[in-house]
Amino acid sequence: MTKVLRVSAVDRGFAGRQVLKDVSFDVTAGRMTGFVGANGAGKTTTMRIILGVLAPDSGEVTWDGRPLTRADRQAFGYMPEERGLYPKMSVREQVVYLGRLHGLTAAEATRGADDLLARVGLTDRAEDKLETLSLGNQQRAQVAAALVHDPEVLVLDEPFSGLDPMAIDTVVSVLRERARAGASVLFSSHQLDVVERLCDDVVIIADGVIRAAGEREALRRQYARREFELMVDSDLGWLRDRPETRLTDLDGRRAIVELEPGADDQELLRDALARGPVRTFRPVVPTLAEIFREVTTR
Ligand SMILES: Nc1ncnc2c1ncn2[C@@H]1O[C@H](COP(=O)(O)OP(=O)(O)OP(=O)(O)O)[C@@H](O)[C@H]1O
Repeated sequence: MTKVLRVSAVDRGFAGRQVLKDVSFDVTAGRMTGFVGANGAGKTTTMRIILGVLAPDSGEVTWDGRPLTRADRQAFGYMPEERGLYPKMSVREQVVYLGRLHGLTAAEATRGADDLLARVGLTDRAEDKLETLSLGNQQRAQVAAALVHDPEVLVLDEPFSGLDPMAIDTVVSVLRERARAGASVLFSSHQLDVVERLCDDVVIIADGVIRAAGEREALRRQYARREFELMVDSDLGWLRDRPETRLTDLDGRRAIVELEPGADDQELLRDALARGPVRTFRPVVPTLAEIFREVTTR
């Protein structure tokens, strides 16, 4: 059976203000779960509760069907919001050190560190002190540090913030590889384009409430309107007068139309074909940013 990290009905407040309200979602082994929300929505608080740094007021976090133990949590790979590597240590030293803390032998930790530093493009900086690295390179070192012991569960708070597009791709490929090998990966981000590219599952939080959660593609289908893109060789002005059809966008030979519930999309296609060749006819799938806007503003 696939293992699941499950956040169940978690509530948490600070000084009488509730910041997490009945938060529930799953992080499934072998999948990348993107956790998205605006500043202050509750992502870090949720991750801290998963990691056991904070206790929930009520609710629980389970792993493979049972409450998380301290040993489970110690085996997790994590990247806290406040980061926390040692500025005076060399990059290599600290990744090896963290590997040793997680029970690797010196040889395993060294091999793991060298491997990861190569993957994230830091081999040339391995002997330099962390404090001499740019913020983006420090971030890459953080990723290596979180992964060195090959954890089964990864909890990463904003692992892409401050990374340039090339570095994002590098980190994305390392994380994907871990997920493919069976790890459960939960990462928060406010970069919706990155989450869209990377995640299998999405959890959207706003004001401490989960607004949508599930498989990315299922959410896209769920939030799809009956919108279609149509491209033809001649002017599409006739769409203005077509019944059951609302024009969202018209640019000569290309249009986005929304059909009323029950209206037949194939009939629209036939109408278009009757007027000449049709070059494109496809449903418009909402982007994660559109879904995010819809669920967080309602
Ligand atoms: N220790 C604390 N004491 C009081 N309030 C807190 C504490 N930690 C978090 N909060 C509040 O809880 C809310 C959620 O914060 P949290 O850091 O979880 O959000 P976030 O989604 O991670 O935001 P960001 O993207 O800005 O990091 C915020 O309103 C924050 O001010």
